[in-house]
Parts: sequence; C-alpha cells; structure tokens
Amino acid sequence: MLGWYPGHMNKARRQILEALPEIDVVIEVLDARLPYSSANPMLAELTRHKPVLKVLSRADLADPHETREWTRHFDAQPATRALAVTTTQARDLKRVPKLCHELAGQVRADRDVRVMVMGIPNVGKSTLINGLAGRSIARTGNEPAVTKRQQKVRINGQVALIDTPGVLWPKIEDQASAYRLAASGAIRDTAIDYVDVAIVTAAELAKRYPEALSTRYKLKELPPFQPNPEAERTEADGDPGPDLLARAGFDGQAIVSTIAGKRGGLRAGGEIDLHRGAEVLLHELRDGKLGRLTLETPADIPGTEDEAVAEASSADAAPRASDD
Ligand SMILES: Nc1nc2c(ncn2[C@@H]2O[C@H](COP(=O)(O)OP(=O)(O)OP(=O)(O)O)[C@@H](O)[C@H]2O)c(=O)[nH]1
Repeated sequence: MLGWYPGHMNKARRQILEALPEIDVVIEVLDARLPYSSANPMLAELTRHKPVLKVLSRADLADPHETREWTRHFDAQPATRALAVTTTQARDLKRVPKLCHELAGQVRADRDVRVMVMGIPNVGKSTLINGLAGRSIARTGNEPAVTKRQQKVRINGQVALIDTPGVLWPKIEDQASAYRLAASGAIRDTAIDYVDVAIVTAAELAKRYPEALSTRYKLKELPPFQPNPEAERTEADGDPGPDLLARAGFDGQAIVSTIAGKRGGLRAGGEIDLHRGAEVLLHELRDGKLGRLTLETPADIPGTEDEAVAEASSADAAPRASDD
C-alpha cells in the first residue's frame, strides 16, 4: 500500500534537516478530526524535539467536545501547545504568533522567532501559511509541487515564517489509522479499497455517532445481512488486512448497503451497488454533511491505558447500527 511515500520520505527529511538550524518553533498541522492519525510519528525526532505548536485544522468539521479533549491532551505535553482553528478563517489564526513566542521562550527576545509549518499532504499547511502571511505565498489545493528556495516572511508579532511547508508522510503502519486517513480523504481513494473504507467507517460512526448516521440516512431498519466477500480476503500485498473489516462486517456493510439503496444504488433485480453507498457516505462525511464529527479520541492512541479501557467498553456496549 502507498508505495508513493517512501521516496518522498527522504526528500522531506532532507528538507527539514536543512531548515532545522534556522527554526525555533515547529508548527505541526493536524486534522482536528484525526489528530493522532494525521500526525507523522517521526516529527519530534526529526525536529530534535523543538517546541511545537499543534494546529488542529478543519475544526469547523470536527466535534467541538472532542477537539477540546485533544487540545487538553496536547497542552499537557512538554514544550507543546495546541490551537484548534478553521484554517481558512484569518481571525482564528490571530493567536498563532503569541503562542510561537511563548513556546520559543526568553532566549529569542532579541530577534524574530523562526517558525516552520509541517504536516502531511492536504492537511491545510499552505492555507495556514497564507493566512498567517495575509497574502498568498504558498500553494494551496492540488497544484503540483515546484522546487524553489525557501524564504522567510515576517508575520505579525516578530515571527518569521519559512514560506515552504515541510511535507511529511502520514502514519500508515497501523490499520485503524490507515482507514481513518482514507475516510478523511487524506490518502488517495485508490490506496485502500473504497468500499472497505466505507464499511469500516460506517461501523465506527455507528459506535461513535449513531444519531448522526441514523438522522442523515433515516436508518430505522437495516437490510438482512449479506455475506461480505471482502471480509474473507487474506492479508496480501501490504493490504491493511481483514481484521478491522471483518469486525466492521455486519453493521458496516449493512449501513453502506442501506445508504446505497436509498441513494441510487439499487440495481435492476434488487442488487445493491455498495460502491454507490460508499461514495455517498465518504463524500458526505468529508463535506461535513453528517455534522461535526471526530474519528478518534486521545483514548484511541495505541498503547495508552485509556485505549485498553475504550476497547473493553466498546466491546461490551457495541451498540448496533440500527440504533435510532
Ligand atoms: N473546511 C476546512 N477546509 C480547510 C481548512 N484548512 C484547509 N482546508 C482546505 O483543505 C484543502 C487543502 O489545504 P492546503 O492548505 O492546500 O493543504 P496542504 O497541507 O498545503 O496540502 P499539500 O500542498 O498537498 O501538502 C484546501 O481545499 C483548503 O481550502 C479548514 O480549517 N476547514
């Protein structure tokens, strides 16, 4: 999966290491809907543990309660502050220079605090740089990368910002993260089977936000279970494997199937086009049409005590997707 990234990894590492002596504070842009999975696991090591401002972008699409949990979680870490923003809104960015100053500390009182923005593709880095600069200096959207020399721009409040972001690869070594990244649109739709992503996401949403799902798609009754051929698949070709998918099986597939049935995916002869259901669910989720949702909480971070508790309680409770 995602053979694209390793080649870019070295380039990203080189670019960051070159800029590093210049940098006092790192701004790490994360997606507020998946702040764990949209992080790069090597960032702290790569930047030699420089102070970091975690900017949680797309706060407009995330669950405000969970966003508060995440900012609290990050604020409790050493040399770390967090700020949730709608990156496209300049007024949300006003606190950034002050927070960078606080993170840089006294030693930098004699000159500008030097800051570099880093993060995975499409997370909002350029939007943040342009918003902070008050003009368009970094490319946004899907324009191809053009190599150019990094320059510093002075932004409000004695902060000098490197105009080119450090593009890091996303964390893909863990299955749950890969699915969440795919659900959010952060990794290409061709990277993991599209229908699988929708099935796992539907089951997750049924656990975390059953009302949002049932309201949007009027899920009163689920269709009878259809065996999911995808769940039979064995782990191969670096595929994230069937575990999460198999677990998501019943509820996830039933939901995607119901959505397909209601939104133009019912074929002649009564056959259901799951791809259609997947398309509707994933597009609408990404567009915020299901409301403000967060796909993971600090308790979902693997290896935390909280995670063990969360796993146990979700296995006990395991609310059915038909909850209305
Ligand atoms: N709804 C919403 N959309 C945002 C937000 N921040 C960025 N976007 C959108 O997300 C898309 C990607 O933003 P970019 O700033 O280009 O992301 P990037 O990290 O620079 O992307 P790459 O150049 O691929 O590395 C754009 O369409 C932005 O308008 C936000 O806070 N809320």
